Amino acid sequence: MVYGMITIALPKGSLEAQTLQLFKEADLEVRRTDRDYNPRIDDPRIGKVKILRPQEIPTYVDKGYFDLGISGLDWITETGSDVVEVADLSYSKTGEGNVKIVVAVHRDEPIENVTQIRPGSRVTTEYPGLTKKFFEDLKIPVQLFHSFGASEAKVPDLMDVVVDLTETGTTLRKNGLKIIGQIMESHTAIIANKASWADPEKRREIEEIRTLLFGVIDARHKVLLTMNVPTASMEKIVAALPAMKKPTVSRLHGIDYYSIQTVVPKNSVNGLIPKLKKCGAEDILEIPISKIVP
Ligand SMILES: Nc1ncnc2c1ncn2[C@@H]1O[C@H](COP(=O)(O)OP(=O)(O)OP(=O)(O)O)[C@@H](O)[C@H]1O
Ligand SMILES: O=P(O)(O)OC[C@H]1O[C@H](OP(=O)(O)OP(=O)(O)O)[C@H](O)[C@@H]1O
Ligand SMILES: [Mg+2]
Repeated sequence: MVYGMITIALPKGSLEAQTLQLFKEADLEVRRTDRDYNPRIDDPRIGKVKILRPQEIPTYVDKGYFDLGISGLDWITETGSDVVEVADLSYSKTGEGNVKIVVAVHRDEPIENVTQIRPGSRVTTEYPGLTKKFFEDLKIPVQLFHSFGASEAKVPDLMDVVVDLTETGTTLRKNGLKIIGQIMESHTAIIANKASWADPEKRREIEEIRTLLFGVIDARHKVLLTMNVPTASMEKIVAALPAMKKPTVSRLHGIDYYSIQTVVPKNSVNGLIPKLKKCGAEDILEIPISKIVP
């Protein structure tokens, strides 16, 4: 099979650790030494790999410098990049799920929502595009100040309002700020250049890489359980198993036992194992799963 050698831009910073871990678990390990921004992935489908700031990745993918990139929806929107969102990945800096781009002021401000922001207020943000449009839509003229980080530190003594990303809310809270509005939710995304996505060979490779990454994400919350069960206990055991999919059952040779294996949610397994034991299951094995591809 002829491969098109996909080029990929991976994010430095908040998304870096989770992204590199995901690729490693997908057997697409990003091989790099510290400070090396040109790593490699030993897979025949993948060519050039670069580590870049996520703020820049959507633009480079849009312009065709890379076939694929991983960044946040906030930076895809802020840069107005015209890319294909190949998949929504479920991780952020410290965990899973979405992050929010919010509007915040000091907690002592007598303001409870964005419509009460005074005209001419000084607004600090890493997202000038999103923020400008937000206040234009509100018809509140404000003074925009581009921030290069630590935005929450600037309110109230340097700035009146901050527009910034929040995941856990810790930074806002520790700096005495309160949220009075939300501009958007953001999630981590795999994005593709439109021409690459339209190219049949590159499309196939992109979808194969997506399948491998999702195989890991889907497997993270599940485990494989196997056990030996006396025939007399079969119905009780099968009734105790989650109905996700019918378990695989095979007869053991020479004794009146069955072997059962099934995939169960990881967060249920510590409650399930004692229950299965009580129903007569023996030799219960809990086996981690690397990938699940439905
Ligand atoms: N907790 C988080 N903080 C910041 N960005 C996050 C977080 N979780 C996910 N992201 C996503 O990561 C991208 C921001 O990456 P970036 O590395 O610039 O964040 P950062 O925290 O400012 O990084 P750094 O710590 O290097 O300043 C955005 O697309 C954002 O949606
Ligand atoms: O809601 P939280 O879980 O507190 O996370 C959100 C904070 O984390 C990031 O800051 P970062 O640590 O990157 O510092 P920076 O603002 O200087 O980039 C982001 O810019 C927010 O400030
Ligand atoms: Mg930052």
